[in-house]
Amino acid sequence: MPGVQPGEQVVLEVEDLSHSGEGVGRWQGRVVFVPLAVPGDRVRVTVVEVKKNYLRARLEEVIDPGPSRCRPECPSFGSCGGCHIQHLPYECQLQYKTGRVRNSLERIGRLGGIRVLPALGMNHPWHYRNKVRFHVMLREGRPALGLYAPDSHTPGYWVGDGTRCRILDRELNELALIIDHLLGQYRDELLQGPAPLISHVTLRRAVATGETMVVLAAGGGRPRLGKLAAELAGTGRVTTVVQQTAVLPGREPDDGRTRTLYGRGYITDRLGDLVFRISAASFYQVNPVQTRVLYEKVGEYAGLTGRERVVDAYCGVGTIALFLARQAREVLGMELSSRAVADARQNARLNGLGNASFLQGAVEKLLPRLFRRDGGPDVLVLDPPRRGCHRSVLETLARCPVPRVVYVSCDPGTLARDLGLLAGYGYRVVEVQPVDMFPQTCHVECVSLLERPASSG
Ligand SMILES: C[S@@+](CC[C@H](N)C(=O)[O-])C[C@H]1O[C@@H](n2cnc3c(N)ncnc32)[C@H](O)[C@@H]1O
Repeated sequence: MPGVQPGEQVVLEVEDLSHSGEGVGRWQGRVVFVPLAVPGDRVRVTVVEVKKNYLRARLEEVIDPGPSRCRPECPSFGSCGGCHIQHLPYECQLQYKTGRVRNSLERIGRLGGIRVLPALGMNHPWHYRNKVRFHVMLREGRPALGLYAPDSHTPGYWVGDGTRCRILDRELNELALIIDHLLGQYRDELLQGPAPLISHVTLRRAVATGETMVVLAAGGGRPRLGKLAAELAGTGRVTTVVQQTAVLPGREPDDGRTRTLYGRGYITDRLGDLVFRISAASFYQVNPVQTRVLYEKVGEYAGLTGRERVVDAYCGVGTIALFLARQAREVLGMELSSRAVADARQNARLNGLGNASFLQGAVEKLLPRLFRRDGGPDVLVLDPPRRGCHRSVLETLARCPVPRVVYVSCDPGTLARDLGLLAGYGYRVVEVQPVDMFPQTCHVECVSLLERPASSG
């Protein structure tokens, strides 16, 4: 654009919110992304990045606030990267998420006119998270717990400052303070040269039972970590402490790369009348209240009568599989993580559900094999990670039609891509239900029902 340079200040009206929760305005015909702005705001911004088709800008002043702007609950909002839309009232957050899902289906999946139901929200959208992963960073020469600032690898929130995270479970907030204090107390032992020995600390709480897990990510230093684990055990607040020895940024601890420092190495939670063992390396939904809502919707869409054969692909510790097993003839779970599969098998035993079994491996390998050997299921549940299904999984479903598919997704973009492909293979997208598993953030979970008429494709 002629003239516009980083550092220049402009005034604009914010019209929309982007998929990552940034305000979207226009200036001289070009889109401008403004973090922390909301629709209806008239703002003064500084341009920080100039691209061919858009600009990025920093909010300097809200000249006239939009009608939907509200005061964020947390004093760290804006500097901490954990929440994105605390400055929007919860009703508006839900509307935004419903719109975001519809928009992704239309734009990415080319699926116009799909029935997208209003997002199902929480009565109390605070302190819902049963899990947090803190970075251990140096602060005044000692290791300290914190979270990154938005879009950066620099600290945006320090546990030690005493601000309780508004979306984290209250007990985990208190435990985080204790651990931060211990990191300071053992500062010399917990440094490895100039860097912290521990790179991350993950806290997980089984909210129904109160059992709590601490995962310390550190390549080595077992005796020193053992001492820390003993201190944590002494607080009476911790059920188990696990060391994660291989640190993969942004990933769950890897199978085989964890060792137990204290306790049994897992925690046990209850969802409804089912119990679940969860190991450090296993995926588990982070919002227990909304997990019930999500799984009930999965059950409704599965429409089971007791005669069906169900496959739960990407099954984690077998939660959906076991919820459905009570209404199905048999359920088969498929999961890559061997720890999660071990948990799932144990969970089937714990709940006395002998009609559920589990296979370890990649869905893209296991599903075609199942179709070849035993034929397809009556109902298939897909709940892949954020990146969505491997293309070959969808191609398998093109060749081997399944009458009813329930697709659970935490990313509207990859969901839209995959539903678009399935629609091209003859599946009908009946309905999409967004569920707000992540209030105050831009993230949204969806459950979708697809049907494959026998004559189609
Ligand atoms: C979003 S989680 C869903 C877990 C479960 N349905 C639940 O509600 O707790 C996705 C799961 O897929 C697993 N996974 C990732 N890639 C996979 C693959 N290619 N094949 C099988 N499982 C995979 C992950 O380990 C994780 O447990």
